[in-house]
Formats: sequence, structure tokens, C-alpha cells
Amino acid sequence: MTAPLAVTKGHGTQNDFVLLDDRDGVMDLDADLVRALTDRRAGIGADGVLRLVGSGRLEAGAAALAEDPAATWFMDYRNADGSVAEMCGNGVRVLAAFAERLGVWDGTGELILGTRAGVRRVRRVTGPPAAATWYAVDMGVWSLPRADRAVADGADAEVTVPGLAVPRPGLSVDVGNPHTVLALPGVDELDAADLTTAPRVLPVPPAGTNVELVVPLGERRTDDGVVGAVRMRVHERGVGETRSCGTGACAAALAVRTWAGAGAPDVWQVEVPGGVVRVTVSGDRVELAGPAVLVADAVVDLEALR
Ligand SMILES: N[C@@H](CCC[C@H](N)C(=O)O)C(=O)O
Repeated sequence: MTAPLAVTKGHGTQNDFVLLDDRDGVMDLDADLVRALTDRRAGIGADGVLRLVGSGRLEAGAAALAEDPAATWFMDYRNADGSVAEMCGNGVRVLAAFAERLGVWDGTGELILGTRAGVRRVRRVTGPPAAATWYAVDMGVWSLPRADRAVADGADAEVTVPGLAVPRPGLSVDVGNPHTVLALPGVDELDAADLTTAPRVLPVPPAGTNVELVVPLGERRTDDGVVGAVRMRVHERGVGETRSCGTGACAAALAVRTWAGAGAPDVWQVEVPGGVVRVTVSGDRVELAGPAVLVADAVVDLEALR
């Protein structure tokens, strides 16, 4: 007999996750279990798994504690194919909502979370819409890791996407995990792209990449002042096409801002199929803000699942 497994289902702009409360670090979360839980027909179904675990309970947590001893909780993120990824922007927000629900965080001040990409700080903020609770995450330092190998102005890669006529120039962006962003001239092409298979990126990124297709939408006047706007679709490494990607939204805004040059806005609204998130650039750091929703609690029969 295997003990039943308590899980919570949540999402951030419809990037969905199975959440596990493993504060004591006793769970054996292997790739098979991740694949079974995220299976949309035979399991709960999700783009990934988020395990809340004490930083002192796992090897990766030691680096987080060394960076900041206050990072006592760790986000152990897994892609739906069972692979481990360094970072998940939507996941941090959803895990913050989960930590709040568990009473690990009282929702005031900052939740300081260890991740494989370093320590991340989360705080509650107000939406839009004004009544909604959003979470803002300091996503740390961003970079353009292959800027020295540019193949064209603002591009260091060539990306072939099924459904689009010719290969497109892409820009590599690192926000703790790897991204390649390519700009499309209009939403017709964005809709035409076939993301049921992974776009081909050359040169091949050594650790794989998430690929964002973006259409710059110009600038908008909002209550926060003038912001840039971008529409995006994403093919995630280890998952496939998802309805949102938080790190991908940061990469998209950073790429479009780089292409726009001096005078481009620091605040960006990124429209994804699952909603809208806000990206704010402050020098070499970037912040992601958006909603987080916990939709269900369930108990999984592990024998039936396997
Ligand atoms: N959906 C996430 C990113 C998850 C990790 C990604 N698939 C990778 O392998 O790097 C997000 O919201 O950032």
C-alpha cells in the first residue's frame, strides 16, 4: 500500500501546476511521478510541478541559504516531461499563494524563496484589475548571454518555426533560465505559427531553450504612465506550447525593449493566451507581476496514478 498524496492545483495566467507541500523534504519526487501527475488524461494535468520544500532539506537549497539565510523555503520546479528547470516566473507567484494558504507566509513584507536560479523575493501588490491580488517577483539580474555572437542587428540565433515561411532572427535572453525571442510583424503570423513541435534554433543552445514569438504592439497610456505592450506565444522547453510563461514574458519585454533602443519604456504589459502580466525593468534587474490562483485540492491515489 502506498500512502495517498495530497496535491493542490493552481495556475498563473493559465500556466498550470500541481503543487506539493513537502516542507519536511520527505518526498521522493522523481521524473516518473512528475510525468504521471502532469498527464492531462491519466493524471491531474499541468505544465509542471511545484514542490514547496525546506531549503535545508535538499542540496540545491544550500546555495540559496548561502546567498540569503532568510531563504528558508525553496521552490523545486519540474517541467511536465520530468526535467528540472532553474526557474519558473509564474510558478514563483503560484507557490507564494500556496505558501500563504499554508500559513508559511502571512502575505506581508516579502516571501524570500530559494530557487535553482538564486533567491527570489515576492510581495503582494494590487492588480489591475484594481481589486485583484497580484504578486510581484524580483526576478534578479537579466542578461543577453550571446550578445558578442550577434548574427544580425539584435539577433544571435536563427529560428525556424513550422507555419512561418522563412527562418527568423532571434535574440537569446537569460532570466535565470534560457530564452530565444523572435519578433513577428503582426498577429496574423503569430496565429499562423505551429507550436505543436519545438522551433529549431541555430546555433543549438547547449541546454535547450524556451522560444517566445512576440508582436510588439507599441506604447499605451495607463494609470502607471506610458507602458510598452507586447503579445506573445511561447513554446516551453520540457513542456510544449503553454498559455503563459513568466520568465518568457520577461524575456519578451527585455528583447523588445532592447530592439526599441534608447527611450523605450521600462514597464511592459505582456499579453499571453492566458491573460496579461506586467514586466518592469530596473537597470540590470527585472520584476514580474501577475495573478496567482489556487483552484482545487485533491488526494491522489498513487497506485492508480502509476
Ligand atoms: N513556465 C515557466 C517556465 C518553466 C521552465 C521552462 N519550461 C524551462 O525549462 O526553462 C515560467 O513561468 O517562467
